[in-house]
Amino acid sequence: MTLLARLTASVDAHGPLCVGIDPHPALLAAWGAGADASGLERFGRDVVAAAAGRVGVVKPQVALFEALGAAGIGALERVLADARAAGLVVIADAKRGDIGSTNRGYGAAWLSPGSPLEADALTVSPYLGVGSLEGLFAAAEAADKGLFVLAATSNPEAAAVQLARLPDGRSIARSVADAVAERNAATGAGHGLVIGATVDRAAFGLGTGASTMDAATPVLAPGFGAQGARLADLGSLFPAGSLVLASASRSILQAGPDGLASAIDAAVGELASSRSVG
Ligand SMILES: O=C(O)c1cc(=O)[nH]c(=O)n1[C@@H]1O[C@H](COP(=O)(O)O)[C@@H](O)[C@H]1O
Repeated sequence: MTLLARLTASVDAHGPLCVGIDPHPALLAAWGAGADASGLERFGRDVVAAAAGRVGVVKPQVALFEALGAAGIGALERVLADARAAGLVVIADAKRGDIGSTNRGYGAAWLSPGSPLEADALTVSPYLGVGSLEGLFAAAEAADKGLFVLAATSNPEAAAVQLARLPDGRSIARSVADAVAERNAATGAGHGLVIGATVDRAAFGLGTGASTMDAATPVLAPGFGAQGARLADLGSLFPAGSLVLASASRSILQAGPDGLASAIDAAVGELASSRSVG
């Protein structure tokens, strides 16, 4: 099954919530989990266990595992194995992107079937040029996986680069979105875009009616909760008919291991009411 089909089925079954797995040191302390690899592993595996059956998609934040070196990566491998076994769609949030020959290494690590770090999708940065991602696009397509390409990110500093204009008048963000839509049209793949929920999409040329805001190009939308966007506003933030994954990490994880399942249920409920009124 293609990633697009899996995401569509997952959103139909569970709604659009993507639960972030971000083991920040402060959260580990609040959970009573150690700041070492076994604490990260416990945290990540508890989140997967609570997410399974409640949502369809999880997004481990690779940086926070990488912080511990090899031991942290080992913990991440076991979290990924749990998530795969639970049938969750896993977006590895590693924001990779380098020159083409180097990207092949990233593709082998994150998108090759059987790799210990295998995920269903990978976040990537196109700011070495979308063309530099060719090997990653190809690796994903060969395995029915996908890339989520940063277009308009949720952080305020992003505008300086992503709102800059090309000679043809398009924003850089818009040109990235167009390149991904062209790739999907040419290959039938379902690569996605990262568009922050905090972003004024119209300013980036990514407003309602844009060709990329349809169900063929999934959108990963972080920025809910801790960064200020409200899950209840999903229906007004993104057009009906778009395939948007509403991603939240700290706002859910702060519920702690005992409150996690109800926090996920509450977030799923908020999104459901948002879509029904949106
Ligand atoms: O690719 C991402 O997921 C991402 C893109 C973006 O534009 N903004 C953004 O916050 N993220 C990630 O989404 C998560 C947001 O975490 P919370 O703010 O705690 O919900 C972090 O793991 C970020 O690295």
